[in-house]
Amino acid sequence: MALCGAGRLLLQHPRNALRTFFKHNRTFCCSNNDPQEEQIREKFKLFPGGCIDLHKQESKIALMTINNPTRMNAFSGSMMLELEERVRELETWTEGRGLIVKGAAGTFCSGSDLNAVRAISNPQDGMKMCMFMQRIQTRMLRLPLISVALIEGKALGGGAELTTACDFRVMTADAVIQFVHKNMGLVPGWGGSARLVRIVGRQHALKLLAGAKKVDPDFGRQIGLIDEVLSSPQGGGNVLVEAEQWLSQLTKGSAPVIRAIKNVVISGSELSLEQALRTEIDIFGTVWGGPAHCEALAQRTKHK
Ligand SMILES: CC[C@@H](C(=O)O)C(=O)SCCNC(=O)CCNC(=O)[C@H](O)C(C)(C)COP(=O)(O)OP(=O)(O)OC[C@H]1O[C@@H](n2cnc3c(N)ncnc32)[C@H](O)[C@@H]1OP(=O)(O)O
Repeated sequence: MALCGAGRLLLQHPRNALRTFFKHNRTFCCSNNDPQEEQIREKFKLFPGGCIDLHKQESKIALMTINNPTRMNAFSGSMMLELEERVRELETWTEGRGLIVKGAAGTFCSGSDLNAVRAISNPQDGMKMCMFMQRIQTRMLRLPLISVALIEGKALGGGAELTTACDFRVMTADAVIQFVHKNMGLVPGWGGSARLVRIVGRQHALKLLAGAKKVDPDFGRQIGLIDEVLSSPQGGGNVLVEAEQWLSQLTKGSAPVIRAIKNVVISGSELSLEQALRTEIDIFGTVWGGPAHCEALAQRTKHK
């Protein structure tokens, strides 16, 4: 088999491609010994309240719940620290296939806890909080899991940004996503600006940000921000069941293959063509001849 330049390069230096990809990744892996990060972590601890629950289910779909209902699931300082811990847990969950991110008590998330925000409104602390949350949400989007934000009620400000840190978004008929940052004299800082442009394109992103426009399910579908509108009502017991059924269409089959698919899509969307091609071959090499491949070859596979 004649190998293209990239393939030949890869065979000569097989780990360069993955090293390239994960080096690219590492810029966002939290640097625990960064004094700046330690400082903001200590400050976050001054603002307790709520929690980030994580349930790794038998189905290998994890359920992450933003849980601070008395504050419409706003992120307290301690919840920002817990989000980091949960993402780290998911990064090492090797048999995982999917992730659903939802809010408690029938609403998604109303962004930062404004009480905490008022106390860290100086530029230095604001930047550190922003960098911290941006890094965590970038790592979340890069998890080798297929992720979906289940949006009920309100997803406002940083909560709207959090929806874009998932691969997909599904919402109940009465839910609203709103990037309220402009009304706060801000721009999104948790990575929501960069991700929104890549999801809906430049002009729709401008409308949502400069207009602080409320996104209902119909408009969300129209601009490609929303992937499914659930028939179950907000707070209804079936909302989660429906979201899991929706996600299961993408997470059936071999976990290593699903994780490899997510990884090739990440590298294809984030790296240069040359690097992405090298990474693709390297990831291909992790599933070629693997259990799922051998099982498929042993059967007369007919694709429906
Ligand atoms: C990078 C972005 C990031 C940042 O800049 O750090 C941000 O996200 S800034 C925050 C952006 N979010 C908001 O501005 C949302 C503010 N909240 C609301 O607009 C409304 O509360 C609501 C979410 C639309 C819900 O309204 P409603 O149904 O009328 O309920 P209440 O307003 O009575 O809220 C119930 C309860 O929850 C408290 N709450 C709600 N959101 C927050 C929040 N972000 N921070 C702290 N507390 C919040 C609200 O104060 C009520 O508490 P009590 O008054 O004690 O009952």
